[in-house]
Amino acid sequence: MPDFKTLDDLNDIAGKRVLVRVDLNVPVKDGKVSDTTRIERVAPTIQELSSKGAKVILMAHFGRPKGKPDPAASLEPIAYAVESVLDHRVHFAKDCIGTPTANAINEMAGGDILLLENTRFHEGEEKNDPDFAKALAENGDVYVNDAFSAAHRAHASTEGLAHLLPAYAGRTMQAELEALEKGLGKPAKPVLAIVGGAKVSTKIDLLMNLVKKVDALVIGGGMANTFLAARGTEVGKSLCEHDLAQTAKQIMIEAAESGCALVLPVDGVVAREFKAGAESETVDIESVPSDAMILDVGPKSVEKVNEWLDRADTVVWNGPLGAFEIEPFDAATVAAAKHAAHRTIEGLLVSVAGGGDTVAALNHAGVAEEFSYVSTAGGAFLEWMEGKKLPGVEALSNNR
Ligand SMILES: Nc1ncnc2c1ncn2[C@@H]1O[C@H](COP(=O)(O)OP(=O)(O)O)[C@@H](O)[C@H]1O
Ligand SMILES: O=C(OP(=O)(O)O)[C@H](O)COP(=O)(O)O
Repeated sequence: MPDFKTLDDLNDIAGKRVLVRVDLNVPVKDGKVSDTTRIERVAPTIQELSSKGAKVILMAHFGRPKGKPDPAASLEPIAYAVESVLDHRVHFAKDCIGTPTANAINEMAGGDILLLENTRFHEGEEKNDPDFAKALAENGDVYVNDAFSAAHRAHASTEGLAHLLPAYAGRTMQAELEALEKGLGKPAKPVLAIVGGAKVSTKIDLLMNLVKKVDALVIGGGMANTFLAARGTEVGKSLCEHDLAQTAKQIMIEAAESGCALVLPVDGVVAREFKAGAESETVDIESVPSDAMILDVGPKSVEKVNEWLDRADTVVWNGPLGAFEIEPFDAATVAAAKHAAHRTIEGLLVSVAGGGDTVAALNHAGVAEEFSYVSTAGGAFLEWMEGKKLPGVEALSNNR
């Protein structure tokens, strides 16, 4: 376990300004938070600090607004969901730095909770700019990082701040690392990884190391399309990062050299539109029409995934196999999740899954409770699995 200070080391905080980094990058459907797991997981830290009389100032990001304000990425609607989970008033500040925000903080009473607007509305956040980190630090006496799922980002609010203020790990940060160490510190082999989802460019690189650590890697979701295209399969209008073809090819070579079976879809569910009720059909993966999108892996592919789940003793899963938010493109994710859950209940599989949307997908399938462990983190959890040091965790450890 990393050697960092926790809330147990944080005393006499009544009236103190505690800057708490949380991950509120939650799934939203039709303007409403559709899965509150990440909020529920950070609630204990917020409640503990508030009940001890601290002024609790929440910092978070939402989406990828590219360093400038974007109303579509505002955290204001999320504040209501946080309020509802905590059953405690949550105030909102329209910027994460600046004089109006400092004034709002000065007016807080001990125990109050204030959520600051998206830190990624400032370029300095993702650049980990020292001046921006300093501006954030001016609003606090103490820093608590409870955003394990963003700990793989060396950003001002996840890394920089830990060097400027006395820094502590929140309860979720602590619990996630303990649970992952317990469940996956020495994973029972064979180990199967399932990686899907849509964050292709930010996750593809980590597959290079992951194939050296696992016995088989199933690639589904949007991630699969980049691999399919790289080997020359027509993917039509599917989500696909053609400029990453070389990386995908390299990963396929690395997998073969490491003895890791790389499992790609053999069929897909395709549609011309991504909306509820859109006409869809199942096709062989080599017959995707040029004007269609692959929005889920097909039933034959699910059979293959389930066969691999039957062979595995441990599965680690990040990223849904399809665009599960809209039926029928949830079918493969739901079927594989149910199969993994069933084998877990039978005591035949250790199943660890993570990621904001992955957790939502498991909840949608009704099996999140049956998995051995469900992490709030996707990319961070996979990077931890790779054996990488997470900047957000490292910075806390260096603050000891
Ligand atoms: N074939 C696909 N085409 C487009 N989007 C997809 C496809 N498969 C999965 N997705 C999308 O991937 C998203 C989740 O990806 P990602 O953010 O990487 O997962 P997580 O949040 O669990 O880490 C979901 O919104 C889902 O709709
Ligand atoms: O949702 C997140 O990661 P995840 O999709 O890997 O679970 C985190 O909030 C990090 O977001 P980012 O990948 O935009 O840096």
